[in-house]
Amino acid sequence: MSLEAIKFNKSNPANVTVEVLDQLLLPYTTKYIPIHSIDDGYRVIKTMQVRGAPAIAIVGSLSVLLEIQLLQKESFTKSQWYYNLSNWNDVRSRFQDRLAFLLSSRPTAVNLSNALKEISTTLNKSDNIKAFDRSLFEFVKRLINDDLSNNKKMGDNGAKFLLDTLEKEGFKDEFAVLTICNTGSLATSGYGTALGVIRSLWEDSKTKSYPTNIKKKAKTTENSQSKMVHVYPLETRPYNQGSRLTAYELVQEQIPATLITDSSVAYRIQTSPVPIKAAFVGADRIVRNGDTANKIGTFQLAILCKQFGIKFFVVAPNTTIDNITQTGEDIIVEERHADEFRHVTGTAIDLNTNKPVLNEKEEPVSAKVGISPPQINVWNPAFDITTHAFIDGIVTEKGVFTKNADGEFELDKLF
Ligand SMILES: CSC[C@H]1O[C@H](OP(=O)(O)O)[C@H](O)[C@@H]1O
Repeated sequence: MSLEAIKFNKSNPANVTVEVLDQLLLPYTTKYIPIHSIDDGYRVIKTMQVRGAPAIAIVGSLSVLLEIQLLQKESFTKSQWYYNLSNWNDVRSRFQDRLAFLLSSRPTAVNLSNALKEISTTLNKSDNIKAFDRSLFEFVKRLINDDLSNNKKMGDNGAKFLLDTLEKEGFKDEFAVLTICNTGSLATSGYGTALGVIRSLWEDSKTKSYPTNIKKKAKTTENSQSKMVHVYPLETRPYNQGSRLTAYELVQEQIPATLITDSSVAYRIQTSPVPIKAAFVGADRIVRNGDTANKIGTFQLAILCKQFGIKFFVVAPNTTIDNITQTGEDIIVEERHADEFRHVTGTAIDLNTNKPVLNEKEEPVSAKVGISPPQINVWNPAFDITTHAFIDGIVTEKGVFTKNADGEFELDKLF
């Protein structure tokens, strides 16, 4: 089982517990943080201890469930003053404010907004706190289960679509793929979106026994089918989801990969020992015409793919669809704090041994290093917008959507 970003213990539906993996400490430290309320949910999402559009929606929804269960514990209610528990309508009104607060944690990823809209509707329909608790428990359970099953479907849909496309083109060799940011088990309930496709491609490759030789120009013309033999994850500055998280998942599962800098993509495409045939990226928001908000760096990756004739796929479940917004021009792009760019946060490495510096408990020590003058202005958008002209396919659990003869996506089945 790949790494769990979220541990949800639902053995007692009336008293669930939630822990989330602190992704700021990966890859050297595996530490889980307990979540007890909406405040905790907001904090771990805002600080990006938990990140990834689907994971954000799941943790946000779980934090609402935890808060409603707190309001049924005398140990908590005897000291809280925010909710007037003698008046359900008042509780509901306060809860709507709390949902709006939670939504403000990260505005671009639509998954959280979609989930909180459903929770708000459930809240309005609930006659009392226990009814809301029960409905919310079922919603969150479904959200997690659907995310996991959808990721496996997307993985297989995307892998099959690429392999079939390559076969139609008569390509029967080994190939590599590119990916940016982290879209794996650390960004979802498991398996991942774009990284899920890569997992499915790797599972397919393992069924094809002909020799894999990445060092030399692959000689596999006698083979019946192409196979993915290597992954190039981009480090994904400035938060380094690629180098810290995706590389971690790939190493854990022994999927052959070479980490590359964001600035080396064109040169890597030009010099890769095996041809790079596709890029798979995640999404934080896909709008009606297919324009997609995703991690900063995605748009330029798409431009490079078009330049080199490499297929560019966005991989996302229906929970990432924004069926209201028409084009990418209307997507709000979150800007992160300048110091997240001026500083690099990681694990301290001993200059003599090249191993992690350990504290008195033998735990790796986190560290932050400055890499620019404190006074320099910084522009630090968390996302960019890839216009649909640069997207060859949108991989979903319902199949792979491609553009019509007019170069337009028809995504109505997803709305
Ligand atoms: C399946 S994760 C989708 C999306 O979320 C990531 O952003 P962040 O790490 O800032 O939460 C990245 O854009 C992924 O592609």
